[in-house]
Amino acid sequence: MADLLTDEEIEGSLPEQWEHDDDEIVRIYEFDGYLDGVGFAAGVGGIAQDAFHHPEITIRYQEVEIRLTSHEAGGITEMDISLAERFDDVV
Ligand SMILES: C[C@H](O)[C@H](O)[C@H]1CNC2=NC(N)=NC(=O)C2=N1
Repeated sequence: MADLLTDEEIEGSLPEQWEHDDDEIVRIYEFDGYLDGVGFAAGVGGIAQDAFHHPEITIRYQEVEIRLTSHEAGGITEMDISLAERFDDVV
């Protein structure tokens, strides 16, 4: 099982525009249109399935909220940070 990151490790490795929220990392991506967000969410889903590590995705009008945590480890691991960086490449 992956090791949990300390708060200091999280703060030191969190990509730009991501925030640390308790046992999750979160980012809200903004889009011009609803379907732009839907398309982004589909791309995120494909990356997540390939990695078999799944975020919570909330699609709203003109924004998509992504929350990552490692359920089995009970907190934030390197996998969460790595996926956050990969999701940022989708936009
Ligand atoms: C059995 C377990 O659900 C799987 O190994 C995967 C599925 N997707 C997952 N996604 C996330 N975010 N955390 C996990 O621990 C996780 N585990």
